[in-house]
Amino acid sequence: MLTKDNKRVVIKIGSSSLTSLHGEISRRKLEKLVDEVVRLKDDGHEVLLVSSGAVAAGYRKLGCLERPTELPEKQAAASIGQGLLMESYSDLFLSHGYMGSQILITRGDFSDENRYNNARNTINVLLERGIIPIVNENDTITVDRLRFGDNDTLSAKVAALVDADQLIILSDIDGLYDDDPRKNEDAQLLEQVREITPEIEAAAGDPGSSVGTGGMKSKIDAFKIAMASGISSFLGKAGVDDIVYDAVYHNAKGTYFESNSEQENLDQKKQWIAFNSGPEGDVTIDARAKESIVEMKKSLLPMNVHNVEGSFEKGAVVRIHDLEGEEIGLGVVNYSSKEMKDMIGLTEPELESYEKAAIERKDFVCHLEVALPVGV
Ligand SMILES: Nc1ncnc2c1ncn2[C@@H]1O[C@H](COP(=O)(O)OP(=O)(O)O)[C@@H](O)[C@H]1O
Ligand SMILES: N[C@@H](CCC(=O)OP(=O)(O)O)C(=O)O
Repeated sequence: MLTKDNKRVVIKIGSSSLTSLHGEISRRKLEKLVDEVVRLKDDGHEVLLVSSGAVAAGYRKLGCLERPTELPEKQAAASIGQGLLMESYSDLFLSHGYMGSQILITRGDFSDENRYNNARNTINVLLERGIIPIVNENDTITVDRLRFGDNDTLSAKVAALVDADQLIILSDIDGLYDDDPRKNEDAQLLEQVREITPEIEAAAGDPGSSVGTGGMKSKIDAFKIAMASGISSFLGKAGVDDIVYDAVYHNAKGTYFESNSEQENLDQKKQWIAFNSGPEGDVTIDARAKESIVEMKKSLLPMNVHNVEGSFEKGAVVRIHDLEGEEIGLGVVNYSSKEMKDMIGLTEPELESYEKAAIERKDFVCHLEVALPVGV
């Protein structure tokens, strides 16, 4: 059981921070990370690692001279590298008296609400029993269009899943700068970020190394997810002495992202709708319905459904648009697409058989209330 001084911390470490220049896993870098995790565990914190490095650790053993770009080769490399990575983590944690466990996740595991809840229950058991779950994307079997693709957003989704207190992302740079430091040598480190502004988004560039995949853009998406879920985050440079340990105690150099306390944090159900569900259709509503659902926080009634596109069942998540086509949010439908198409244009007496709202307000996430990263 956590005391009030102990935190549940999710730490994400990228490929470039775990491997040597030749792309092999660097035992020294792993040892350094493990030592810090062990200190946090000794202090009573719960720690979950999201570790990249499977492809980077495996591609040379597959016989490739450079990190492969074709999906089947990347997947084959991950199949070799993931095992090596876990072996090293397990040995190192065991030598300190701690147990690591492997969790491989695909996007499909999170878009299905039952599997999402199941993952939470499993990880909670591990954390509560003192184990250190080590999460990576299940690279070997995931087809391209169903991939998270980068572990930055995966780490934020995992942090939200387990209701973490802090997300620490380690990279090859010592924090977020107000401009891409590779292009602007006068770029300044931002020590505290309370809101991801359009300027911050514009300043975030692609990956800095040949082994990384996410770049600063995917890290910004990750911090948005964490902020909307009420989780504080930190971005700092992997390998700096005590960086992880100090970040937990707010003593490390880097960028701290604090969630906006005035903004309502998404509950678990809304987090799933917003970040994981994968919308299956589109519903258009008129101006009065928009005012009612967005400003008056009412449910969407069957009489306000203007148009329906796609094929979905009751319980699916859909995008909701206004008459101008602007997406205003995401919501869970109480009817199938066929039933919703049938209700369009019916009079009030004819709609009486539809007793439930089309979308309950509690199952609606409004883009005005939470700035959602697009398409993650
Ligand atoms: N605004 C920015 N602030 C900091 N780094 C940035 C920014 N824009 C682009 N970058 C680049 O993003 C890189 C970090 O992303 P990435 O290479 O994916 O790291 P990792 O492999 O650690 O996940 C940095 O090395 C830096 O060159
Ligand atoms: N899942 C992949 C890593 C994907 C990824 O996001 O890598 P990185 O940009 O280094 O954090 C792997 O283990 O190789």
